[in-house]
Amino acid sequence: MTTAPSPSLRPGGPSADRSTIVAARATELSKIYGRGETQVVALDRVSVDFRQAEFTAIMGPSGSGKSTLMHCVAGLDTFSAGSVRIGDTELGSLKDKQLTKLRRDKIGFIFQAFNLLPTLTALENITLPMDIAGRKPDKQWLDSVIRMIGLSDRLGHRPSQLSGGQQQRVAVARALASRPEIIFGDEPTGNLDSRSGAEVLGFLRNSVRELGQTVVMVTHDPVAAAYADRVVFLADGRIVDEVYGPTADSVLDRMRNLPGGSPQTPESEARGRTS
Ligand SMILES: Nc1ncnc2c1ncn2[C@@H]1O[C@H](COP(=O)(O)OP(=O)(O)OP(=O)(O)O)[C@@H](O)[C@H]1O
Repeated sequence: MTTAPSPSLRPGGPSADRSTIVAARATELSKIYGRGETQVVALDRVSVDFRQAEFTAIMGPSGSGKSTLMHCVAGLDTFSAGSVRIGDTELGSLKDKQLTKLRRDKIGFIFQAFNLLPTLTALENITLPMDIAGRKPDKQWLDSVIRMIGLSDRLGHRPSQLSGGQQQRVAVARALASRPEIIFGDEPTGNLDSRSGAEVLGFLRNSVRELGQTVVMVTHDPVAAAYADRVVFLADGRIVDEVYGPTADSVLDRMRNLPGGSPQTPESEARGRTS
């Protein structure tokens, strides 16, 4: 499990100032797989806002629809009904090419696998998406991102010369570099040991606090979720709960009371694999 955030850095809870600008919004979003007897309702009329400069964690039992929600809101998957907005743009109205451009220009992704190119240096990996898009990075912004990831002395190293946590920090910097409207992370610390996980989560949180970035992260880990400003809980394809200023304990408590279940901690997952 990831190392807990230090209490002094925790967000202020329900009374803390929150942005009212919506970076992404799902309205009555449904996603149905298959039909007839094999039909699965993965999302059932989900409405949720992700506000600018807020760090949201999405949690819920296995199969509750977390990845589906993230993929639909991030324009990586189609939906069956409802609508999704990134900034002012309705995704449903976009053609494939426009959707690809929107993903490239407005959205950053961080996955469990770091997906860095082994032959490029850390810095080249960070600027690669913009190089491909033919865009020049905003130098001041890039400098702030690089200063924040704390890898200034390793920018010329290749991924194999960096630890797992450092590689994932490079991947986070790559997602941040183009200053996207919103960053989505799918279990971004799932492959890291607790110390490296804490480094990456601390860095993500700083990007929200110091740079005003918007971050949405799917996680199974209550300690990772405690780095967020807010946790949204899914069960059976619906949003069933929400908590601001989470702690690992408050998240665990809520998870225990969800339909379908207790959270998957690394320990319980390991038990599942071996039983
Ligand atoms: N391509 C697909 N075809 C059919 N059913 C699918 C497909 N993808 C997901 N599902 C189903 O949709 C539901 C939601 O899946 P989803 O992967 O979003 O859940 P999750 O909460 O992310 O799960 P986990 O925590 O195990 O990753 C599940 O019942 C799943 O089996």
